[in-house]
Order: sequence, then structure tokens, then C-alpha cells
Amino acid sequence: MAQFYRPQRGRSKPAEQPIKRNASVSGLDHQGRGIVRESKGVRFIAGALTDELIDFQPQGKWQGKLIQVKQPAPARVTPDCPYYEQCGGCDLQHLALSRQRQHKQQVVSELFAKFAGHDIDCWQAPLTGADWRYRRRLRLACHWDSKRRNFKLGLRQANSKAIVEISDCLISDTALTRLLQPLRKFLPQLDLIAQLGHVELMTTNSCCLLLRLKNPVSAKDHRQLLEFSQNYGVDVWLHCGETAPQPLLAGQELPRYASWQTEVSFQPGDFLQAHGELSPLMVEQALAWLAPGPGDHVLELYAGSGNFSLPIARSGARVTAIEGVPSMVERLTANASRANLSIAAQHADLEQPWQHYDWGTIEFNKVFLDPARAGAAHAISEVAQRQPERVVYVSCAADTLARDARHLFAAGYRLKRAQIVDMFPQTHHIECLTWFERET
Ligand SMILES: C[S@@+](CC[C@H](N)C(=O)[O-])C[C@H]1O[C@@H](n2cnc3c(N)ncnc32)[C@H](O)[C@@H]1O
Repeated sequence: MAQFYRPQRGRSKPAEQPIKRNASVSGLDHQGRGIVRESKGVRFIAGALTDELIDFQPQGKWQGKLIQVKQPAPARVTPDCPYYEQCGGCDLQHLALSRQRQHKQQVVSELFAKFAGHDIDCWQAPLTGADWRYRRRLRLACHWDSKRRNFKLGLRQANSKAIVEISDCLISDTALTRLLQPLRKFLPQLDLIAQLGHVELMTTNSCCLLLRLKNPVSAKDHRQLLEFSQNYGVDVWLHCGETAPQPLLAGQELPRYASWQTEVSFQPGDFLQAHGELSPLMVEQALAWLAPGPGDHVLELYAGSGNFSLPIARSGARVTAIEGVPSMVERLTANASRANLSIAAQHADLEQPWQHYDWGTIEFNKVFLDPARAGAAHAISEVAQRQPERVVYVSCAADTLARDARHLFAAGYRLKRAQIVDMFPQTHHIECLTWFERET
């Protein structure tokens, strides 16, 4: 039967709204977007700064696209990155670095006031490191168009699946970015190109390339990958299906990094703190606040492969470390034994009640936690019930930190110190270190 094209009703693109001129920006939201107040509410405009006069195109109900900055703020700087307009990554590049840090501190203060009913009066100066070339891990999106034999490798555009084909990324270590062009040429020559999910690059003591695949690679690909690995001095790892990542070369050593007088081995694909220079400084600062020592029993939650656990154990404190990924628990145990440290590393889902676990009834006097962005909604209530004398909390999401802090305040803790750790310069992402102390 013949088929005819019929436009689908109600699915056409909404008509563009007229440009609004000379709007004034009253502040920045928690994602670093300019806020414009209108009679019917607020609009969020990416790229606009506080006290600027701008023209913008309204988009949807709450957003707008910046068309022109008529009167720039004194804090505006010219973004260095040639991909700033397209790439979704460094969305605060147009704001001077010192103001980025002030903004991040203000966001945490506002969220504490809103969600925890608490004003922060104990800020320490931000902990800072390199503001460019700091990233030691780069995840790249890719797309293979088999008909046109066209391969795209790059970073995702803001709010889109489109790939921006960068030839450099100014926040990434050059040990990673030097591989971008060679990979673009090399990967389409392989059979695996049709099943390549994404590509990850990381650099610590060695440089690693991790390929996310559905199936194992052919013998021909194996040979070519080996050649690439030797030519470019990069260890290749393959992550096929549901099995753990495997090195291309059997017996390949795990990569490792230094963390405050200890060494931590990790498997490509594991969590790795983004900023190579700042991570050990953050560990040192967390140790200074936690002040572990002989006689202390520290319960560490969300421990990963031991970035904080090993230094805490080195102080002489007894450490029980909890992590949700079983293979990371194995690596933490191996890292501890290599360093001659005794750590009781346990696997657990910290979203579950602790009564399910053997370690759930142990006694401890200090807690250190470093959860993922989701925070520690359940774990913090378990901590608060047990009333340890001190809690040091590293967060990469200010909203969940403020939500979790509310439990600690309600359980009789006070905030003794807070500090922005500038782990993600040029972006709106916030890392914050906090120290809570039981009142009595
Ligand atoms: C931000 S990372 C911190 C890792 C480590 N502290 C470090 O510095 O490398 C958070 C860790 O929490 C773990 N995690 C996330 N959700 C979890 C859960 N529900 N239960 C236990 N661990 C979890 C992740 O696997 C990850 O290793």
C-alpha cells in the first residue's frame, strides 16, 4: 500500500520567541547561569554574568540563549578555549578565576541556608592548584557512520548528543590530548570501530587508553592495538560487555598514583579524582581535620581504591573502609597490604540499612566520607545515630551535602570548617570539604 507523508500534529518546532533586549542579570544560579527576573518569573541564561546588560532569546519556559552582552561585568574574561561556544564542558570560563571560587563558596552557603537552615561562618580560603591542564582523565564520545565511513571523536555539545571534535582540551593534561588526532586516524582502521561505545584516557604514572566495547577484539585488531600502544607509549585496556576491563597485554601492571606518602593502584574505569595536583592536597587537608592517630577507629564510607584510606591508616588509626564496588574493595585490600597497612575493607551498598552488615555494629569515634554526587542520604542518618565525635565529609555536589548536613545539625553537630577545593576550575562543578564536630 502506498504511504504518504503526513506532518505529525503538535510535533512541529515551537516558534522562536522574540529577542528580549537590555535585560539586566541579577545573579548566578547554582549551575553558573545568569538569572534574569521577569514579571512571570525567572530565566536562566548560560554565559551571562551578574550585573550585565544583555540581549537574549527566550527558550522554553525558564531558559534563554545569550545573544549579546551589551554591558559586560568587570569580572568577565575572554574564554581561552576555541571550543567554548560549542562544547558543554567549561561553562564558567568567561568568569575570572577568583570570582569562580567566590561563586562556588556562595552557592554552598546559599544551599546550607536553604536546606540545612545554617549560615556558614567558618570558611577557609579555597584550596587551589593549576587552573588549566589539570584533568588527568578524559572521557570521549564517539560515533561511527558506516555508510559515509566517517568517525567522530570528541566531547558532547552542551545539552545535546552532538559531538564537538576538539583537537585540544585546555583543561586536560597534554599527555591525553596528544592522543586525540592519532586516535581519530587509527580507530576507524580497526574492526572494532562498529562496536565502540566510548573512549577513556587517563594519565597517572602511565598513560592508559580504555576502549568500551560490546565484544572481544579480533586477532588483527589486537596486533594493531599493540603497535599503537608501543608507538604512542600508552597502555591499552579493553572493557568488553559486562566483564571487568582487561589489559591488552596480559600481566600489564595496574596504573597507580601517589596519595600522601602512599601509592594507590587502580583499574582503568575506576573512580579517579579529576585534578591530579589537588587530589593529594585535599587528602592532606582532610587528614589535618580528621586528625587520626593511634587510639582512633575511623569508619570510612565510599572509600574507592583507598585514596584516603591508606593515608588515614598510615597515621596509626584503625580503619574500617566501606565501598560499593566489589573489585575496588579488592584493590583497596591489595593496596593496603602492599603498603603494609591493616585496613578492614568491606563491600556494602551504603543506601541499605547497616543492620544487614557485620560491620554495621562496630564502634568507631571518627567518620570520613566521600560520596558520589547523590550524597549519603541513608548513610548520614546511620552516622548521626551513632554519634561519632568527628565527621569529615568531602562532597562533589553542594545540594546533597547541604541536605546531609541537616541531619548532622539535627543530631547535635556543629560545622567547624568548610573549604572549597577547586577541583574543577573553569566549570560550575563544586568540590567542598567540611568538618563537623559533635557539640558535647
Ligand atoms: C567520589 S568517589 C570517592 C572514592 C575515593 N574516596 C577516592 O577519593 O578515590 C565515591 C565512591 O563511592 C562509591 N559508591 C557510590 N555509591 C555507593 C553506595 N551506594 N554504596 C557504597 N559505595 C558507593 C563509588 O563506587 C566510588 O568509589
